[in-house]
Amino acid sequence: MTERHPDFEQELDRLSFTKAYMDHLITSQESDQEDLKNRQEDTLENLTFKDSSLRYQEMLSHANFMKMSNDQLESLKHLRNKPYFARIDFHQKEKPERETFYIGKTSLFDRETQLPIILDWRSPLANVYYEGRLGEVSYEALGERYEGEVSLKRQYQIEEGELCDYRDIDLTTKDELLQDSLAQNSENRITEIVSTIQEEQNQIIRADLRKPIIVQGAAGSGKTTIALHRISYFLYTMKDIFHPEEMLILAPNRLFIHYISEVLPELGVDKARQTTYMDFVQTATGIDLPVISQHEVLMKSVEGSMPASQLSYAGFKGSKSFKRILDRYLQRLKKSYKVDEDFTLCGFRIKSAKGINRLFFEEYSYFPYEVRVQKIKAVLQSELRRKKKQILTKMATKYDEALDQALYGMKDANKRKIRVSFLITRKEERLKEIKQAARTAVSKYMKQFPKVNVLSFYQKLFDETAFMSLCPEASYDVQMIRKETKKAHENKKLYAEDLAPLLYLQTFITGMDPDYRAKKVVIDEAQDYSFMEIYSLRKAFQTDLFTIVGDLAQGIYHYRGIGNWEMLQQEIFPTAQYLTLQKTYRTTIEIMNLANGLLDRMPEELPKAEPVVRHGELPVFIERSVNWKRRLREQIDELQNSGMKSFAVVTKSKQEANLVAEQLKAAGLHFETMKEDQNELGNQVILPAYLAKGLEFDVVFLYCEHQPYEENERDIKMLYVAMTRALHRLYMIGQKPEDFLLSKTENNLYCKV
Ligand SMILES: Nc1ncnc2c1ncn2[C@@H]1O[C@H](COP(=O)(O)OP(=O)(O)OP(=O)(O)O)[C@@H](O)[C@H]1O
Repeated sequence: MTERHPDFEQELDRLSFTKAYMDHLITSQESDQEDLKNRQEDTLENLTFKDSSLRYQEMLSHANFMKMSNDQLESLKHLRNKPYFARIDFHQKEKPERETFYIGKTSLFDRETQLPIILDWRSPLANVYYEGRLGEVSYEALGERYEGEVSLKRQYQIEEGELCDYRDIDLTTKDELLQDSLAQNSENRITEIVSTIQEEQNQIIRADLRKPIIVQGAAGSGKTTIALHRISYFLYTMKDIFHPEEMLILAPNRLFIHYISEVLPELGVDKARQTTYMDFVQTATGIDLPVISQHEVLMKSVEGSMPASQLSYAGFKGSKSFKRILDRYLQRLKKSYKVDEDFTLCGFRIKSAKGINRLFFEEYSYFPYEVRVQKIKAVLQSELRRKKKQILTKMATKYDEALDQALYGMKDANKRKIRVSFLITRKEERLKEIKQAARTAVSKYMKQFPKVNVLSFYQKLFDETAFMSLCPEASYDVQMIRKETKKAHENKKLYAEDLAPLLYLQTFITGMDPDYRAKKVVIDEAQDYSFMEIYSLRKAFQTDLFTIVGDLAQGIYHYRGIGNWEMLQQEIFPTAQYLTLQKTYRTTIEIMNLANGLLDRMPEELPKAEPVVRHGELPVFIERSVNWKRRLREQIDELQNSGMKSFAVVTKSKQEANLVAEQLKAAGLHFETMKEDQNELGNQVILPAYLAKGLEFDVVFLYCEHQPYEENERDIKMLYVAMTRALHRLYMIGQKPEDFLLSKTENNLYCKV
């Protein structure tokens, strides 16, 4: 403890002052709220049905204000438990003396002096805390550069509003602080990193917000955490332009969304939309056919119930080659919007076909086809309205002139009478005719434009004639893909790989409903996305503001996912900044050494994780002998006694997960089997490796019974994912070490019990 530190009393005073100030704010906010509530009740009482909408508006704005201050109040109360986590002493060059700034999760200003009591961690000056060392520093704010000297960086441990400890950061203690945080169990991890964000991570959070970034980060290097902090930083910095609802976070599954949802309110980004690619496309396109997910396909391939060739089918539909076919198909559709006939009204030309085509193919070329059609319709309607009057006047004048001629030019009274009456009747008929035709002219004309339903348009692509005419060079495999897809469509099913093309076609044909548009997109586990999936998102949102994070070593959907980041940079985001995270914060050196060994088995070189210095126990191999369940129970008891909270049994397949679930249940061990759409993550769970992606547990038990890991890309990566989920301990339960690809060379990397 630091009780004897010379600044201790001063620090206690500072904390008391901050809390007292917060208490004062809380009390005054509460009384403001009471006032507002009373005013609201008064308004409501005196409201009658005769009241103007102004009174209702007044009520509404009271309600909104109450909600706002209620949110502020809650956040203030929450903040009071830990008002700040760090301090910097900074002497800015132009200023006469050194200033002290306390850094917390949100800022707090003295209402009278407007001076900061707490500085937000996302503020420009707080960057100095994360970046560089003590001494000369500089930072930028609102385009200005400030220079100065940092003489102190101090970190606080405050719990329930009480100061427990603090330490000054220099080169040696920086790691100590991080290690303290990493040694904690999984319960407190992800939410509390704001005080220990590392320099390489800070660079990603604060990388140019106007550019896309692609981050290759090793397992446990903080990709998810950092991506979320980047959104928080983005919203803070651009709060006047962007709103949380305009952010889209794409996660691998619902379980993962639940897992990250805890951290979002802390970062002020809970209103950002969080979904999976599959859910997003289904909602945005309104297509609700059942989808055969990539996870299902992976499991079938693991369980051996699907020929390996089918995996390559999925790869094709996610590829650039398939995009070319779609582009040709769209070109064909686009051509079908060309009109040959002029738009006329009773023989009068309102707009020429050439003019209409010019609108569609040139002037409106930035809009989706259907939007162009609607715009053309509006133009025709207004042209018609305008020209109808002229036509009616012209027509009336023509008949009036003829009448004049008849009246004054015809000498024979009888003939004149007949002619005049004919002209009057004809005039009326013609005018009526024109008025009637005008009512339906536009809608009749519009009928010649194609009516396109995105889903059926896509499905028709797989008709043999259509497909072969677009892709005459199709190989045998590609033809098989066509047949396979057609079969699924006939059975009213879609493959996951059909979703990106559907979104892509929708973008060109109807465009995206504004309700689903996003201005900034975060993609986690991006290595599992196909080219088409990312490309379709980029096209649909028409924005470059993407934060893409992933790890190629965890690309378990190798048959469809991105094989390298350069391709993404070259083909989709040419302005993207590429950054890497190599250090892993999740797991121990011992576990990481074993996991990294797996990557040596891969033919290509994969980025390895460098563990930050944190030692733990060697991973343990437990032979699945008669009494393994008893040993497991004893092990769990022991681990729980030593403070471990979350346990996961991770298997290679779903089948194996169900199998071990039954065995554990029979043995009286309570583990819950996790499903893809589950919203809760318990403390003792069983799940296949693909579902464990992105998650972490204090203790991981890898389990193999019928499906040992094999020496191939898919299995090596799955095993790597499974191993790197452990924060503190890793156990492998199987028949023999080889089930986990452990050969003699790895003997020193694990132990047997
Ligand atoms: N700077 C940090 N200080 C403290 N803890 C950190 C820091 N960075 C990351 N961590 C912790 O490391 C763990 C891994 O982080 P995260 O899940 O974001 O990594 P990831 O790269 O997305 O992992 P993976 O790809 O394996 O799913 C989390 O428990 C997180 O809280």
